[in-house]
Amino acid sequence: MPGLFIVFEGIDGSGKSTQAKLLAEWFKEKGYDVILTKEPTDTKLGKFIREVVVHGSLIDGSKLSYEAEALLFAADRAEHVKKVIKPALDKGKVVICDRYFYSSLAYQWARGLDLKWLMKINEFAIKPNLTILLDLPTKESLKRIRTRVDISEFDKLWDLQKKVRQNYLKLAEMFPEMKIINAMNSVEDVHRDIVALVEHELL
Ligand SMILES: Nc1ncnc2c1ncn2[C@@H]1O[C@H](COP(=O)(O)OP(=O)(O)OP(=O)(O)O)[C@@H](O)[C@H]1O
Ligand SMILES: Cc1cn([C@H]2C[C@H](O)[C@@H](COP(=O)(O)O)O2)c(=O)[nH]c1=O
Repeated sequence: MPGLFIVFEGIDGSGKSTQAKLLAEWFKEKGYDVILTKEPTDTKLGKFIREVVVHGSLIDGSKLSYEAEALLFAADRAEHVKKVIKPALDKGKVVICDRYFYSSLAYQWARGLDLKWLMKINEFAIKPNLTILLDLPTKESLKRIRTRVDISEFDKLWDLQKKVRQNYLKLAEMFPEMKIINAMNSVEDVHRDIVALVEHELL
C-alpha cells in the first residue's frame, strides 16, 4: 500500500516544526510507521544552502542571484524526493515534511522570480496527499521569532514575510491539496484542528 505524504507550509515562525512533530507523534501512537523530514534538508547540500542562502553570503562576500538560489533549493529537493521521500512512500510509510516546493513558489516568487519558471524547475516534485498551510499574520510570526531576528534586517524581513504570506494564500487557491489552518490559536488547538483535517481528508 502506498504511504501518505503530508507537508507543512507557512511563513517563518508560523509553527510548522512544532506542529509537524506533534502530528508525527500522533501517527506513531496510532501505530503508523512515520518519518519526519524537512527542507532545506540535513544533508551537506541542505546545510550549504542554509549557510549561503538563508544565513549569509558567499566566501567572497557576494550574494547569489535569486535564480541560483531557486535552483539550489530545487536541487536539494530532487535529492530529497529521490532518496528519502519516494522510497519511504513506496514502503507504505507516512512522510511528514516541514517545507516543500510550495516554499520555493512562495518565497522565490516574493523575490521577483517568475512563478511559471519556478513551477517548471520543480516539476519533478511528487504531489503530497495533503499540504497544511499554517496561516498567521506577519506581526504575530515576527513576535514569535524575534529572538532569532537581527534588528537591522527587521524591515526587510517584515516586507518579505508579508509578500510570502500573500503568495501562500494565492497558492492555496491554485493547489487543491493545500488546506489553510488558522495558526493564531494555541499549540494544542492548532494540533486539534490539524488532526481533524487529517482525519477528514486522509483517513
Ligand atoms: N501556536 C503557537 N502559539 C504561540 N507560540 C507558538 C505556537 N506554535 C509555535 N510557537 C512558538 O513559535 C516559535 C516558532 O515555532 P516553530 O519553530 O514551530 O515555527 P516554524 O514555522 O517551524 O519556524 P521557521 O520556519 O522559522 O523554522 C517557537 O518558539 C514555538 O515554540
Ligand atoms: C525550502 C525553501 C526554504 N526557503 C526559505 C524559507 C526560510 O526562510 C528558510 C528555511 O528556514 P526554516 O528554518 O526551515 O524555516 O529558507 C526558501 O526560500 N525556499 C525554499 O524552497
